[in-house]
Amino acid sequence: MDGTHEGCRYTLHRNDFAAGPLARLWHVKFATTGFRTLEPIMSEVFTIESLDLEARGVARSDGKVVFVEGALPGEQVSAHIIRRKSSFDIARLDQVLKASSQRVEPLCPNFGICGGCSMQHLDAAAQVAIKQRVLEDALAHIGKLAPDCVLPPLHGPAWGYRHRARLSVRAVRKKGAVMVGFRERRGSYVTDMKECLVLPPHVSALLVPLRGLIGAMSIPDRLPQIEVSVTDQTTALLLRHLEPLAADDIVKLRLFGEEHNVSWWLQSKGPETIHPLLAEDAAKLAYALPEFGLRMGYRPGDFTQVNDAVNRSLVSRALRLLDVQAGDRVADLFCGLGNFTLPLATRVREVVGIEGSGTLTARAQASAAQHGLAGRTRFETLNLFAVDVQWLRDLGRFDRIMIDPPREGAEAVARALAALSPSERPRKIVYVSCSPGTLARDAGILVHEGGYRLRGAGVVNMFPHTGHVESIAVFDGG
Ligand SMILES: C[S@@+](CC[C@H](N)C(=O)[O-])C[C@H]1O[C@@H](n2cnc3c(N)ncnc32)[C@H](O)[C@@H]1O
Ligand code: SF4
Repeated sequence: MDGTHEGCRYTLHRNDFAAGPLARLWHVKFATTGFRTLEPIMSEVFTIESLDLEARGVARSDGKVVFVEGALPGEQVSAHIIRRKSSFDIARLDQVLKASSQRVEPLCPNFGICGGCSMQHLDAAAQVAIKQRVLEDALAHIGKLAPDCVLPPLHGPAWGYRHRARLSVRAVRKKGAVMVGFRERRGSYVTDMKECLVLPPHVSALLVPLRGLIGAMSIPDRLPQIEVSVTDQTTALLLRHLEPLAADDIVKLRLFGEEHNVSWWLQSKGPETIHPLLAEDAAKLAYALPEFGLRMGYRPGDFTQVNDAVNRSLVSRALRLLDVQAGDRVADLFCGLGNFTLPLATRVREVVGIEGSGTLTARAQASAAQHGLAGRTRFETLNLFAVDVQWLRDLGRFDRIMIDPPREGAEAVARALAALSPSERPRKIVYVSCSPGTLARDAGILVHEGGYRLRGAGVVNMFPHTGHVESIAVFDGG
């Protein structure tokens, strides 16, 4: 749907309703603005033109942009302003007056309170369409370009997909209550959640037992976080503790681990302090890439892709788009644990994996050796935000380049690639991104300054029901 056009047709000035039944609705709700002062909340009617990435409906009122929480494009809603800024206002939905055909009933009882999901009230296909539109808009407005073709979205399961999650823990001593879950959408409280539909069901079922466990420990208010890592064979829980645990706490953790079939890991300070509670759990954690006959060993706290099923499709698609050939020499930049490096090494002559974290490159190297791929892989630890064309030339010519940076993108890498002469360029570049804005910026550099061609771009539905946009793009070097 073209939001601007739809918006123009539907936009009604709120005063248009002044005399009708939809006249500014004075709600029975009252807001406390001082000790005893009660102010009526004034609802206004808005027509929603589009959706932002926090899944807020975007409307206009007297020329000012208003973000309406809980409203969808094409809807007429009544809402009240909760925050006024100089260039925009934020409003909260009171009533849907004319619903979008894409509105669905959110499945999770915590939706609206929990900050984990923002789009459950929107049909799943429409969520993906919106993300695709965000990607295309970013490429057009920031990168000043359009892909030759829009790649079909990559899908996986819409529920139970979060194989890695950081759960917050909050113990309220006075109330004797413990919350374990995601933070609330507004503010910093932990959601009072007893289930979560995007966590694998067996992890969701641990939320209530975990409350009991934390509450029974000696320092419940010094245990701020539990990081969950799930593989097809094991579930690891990494407990952050700000003070030493008592001997009795260790016993409780062991018993909980046995009863619920989870392995505990502990972290007292920085990432270097992460260790398994039981030594025999040290080597258990590994995710599978069955299409390539690989099991990638890792530890809680390492970067792994959140959605295991989508990651498998993503790796396969990246290799297809790179069109790898047996004799190729390939670079995998921001390689992490070797999620793309090792699959590539099963298909090509040589892969050079480069990454900023020495812990991850060491882990990737060990995985390569374990799979008999050491002879085809080489890893380097390097800050890829500070590289130039000379660095790239010194690495020797690559036939294909894989790039998978963090949110900040890969500007220095893009500039180095753009400065290569046509004969030095890789034939294909595949860029996986978690930020459409930085992808669009880097794509602009590759295309406008480097002469590459953006053959295709599409979304990867890695995080259903959230505003995160993961995407993949493929460039031809000539
Ligand atoms: C989105 S992850 C991708 C990891 C890997 N390709 C995968 O699929 O699991 C981005 C990676 O970039 C690394 N990274 C972040 N900043 C970096 C930098 N300045 N230089 C090099 N690597 C960096 C992170 O450690 C992380 O492993
Ligand atoms: S993250 Fe979990 S608990 Fe929160 S809204 Fe999503 S499904 Fe519900």
